[in-house]
Amino acid sequence: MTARSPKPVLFVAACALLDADGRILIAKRPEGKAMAGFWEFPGGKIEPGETPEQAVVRELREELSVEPCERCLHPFAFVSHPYDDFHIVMPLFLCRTWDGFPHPNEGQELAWVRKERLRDYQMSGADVSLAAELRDRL
Ligand SMILES: Nc1nc2c([nH]c(=O)n2[C@H]2C[C@H](O)[C@@H](COP(=O)(O)OP(=O)(O)OP(=O)(O)O)O2)c(=O)[nH]1
Ligand SMILES: [Mg+2]
Repeated sequence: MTARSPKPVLFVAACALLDADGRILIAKRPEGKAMAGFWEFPGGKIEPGETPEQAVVRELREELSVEPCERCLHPFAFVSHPYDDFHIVMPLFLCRTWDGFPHPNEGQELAWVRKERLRDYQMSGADVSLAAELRDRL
């Protein structure tokens, strides 16, 4: 029998919005939040009773005033990554269609980035492999 992980497991859902030129929207985590200064895919923690898709729709609305339709969210990859104090499990969805214009509602810096340039932006440990997957498979 294997020992249980002493760290909490955090379920997060994130989304890569893709524009017509194939650029990806990333956001810089603002001061005061965990992992401030790191670039990420917009999203957040999955609340009890929510599907990952519902969490993405809610988070994009809260963080960016963007409305993706749930069926426009395409599962792309997931990570299961150990941080020092928790373990994150995070699916990444792709979305090419949404209503609204992304607005940084939490003071976060936003950037539309070509997949080849993602490595120029410092991302958190869990996101590095997702950025590589986007580079290789998009
Ligand atoms: N949204 C998002 N979170 C990520 C990514 N990579 C990564 O390690 N994380 C971590 C950072 C946080 O510890 C956690 C998600 O938290 P969050 O701060 O976005 O959650 P939230 O939007 O629900 O924010 P809050 O209400 O708790 O402040 O997952 C990513 O690409 N996107
Ligand atoms: Mg968030």
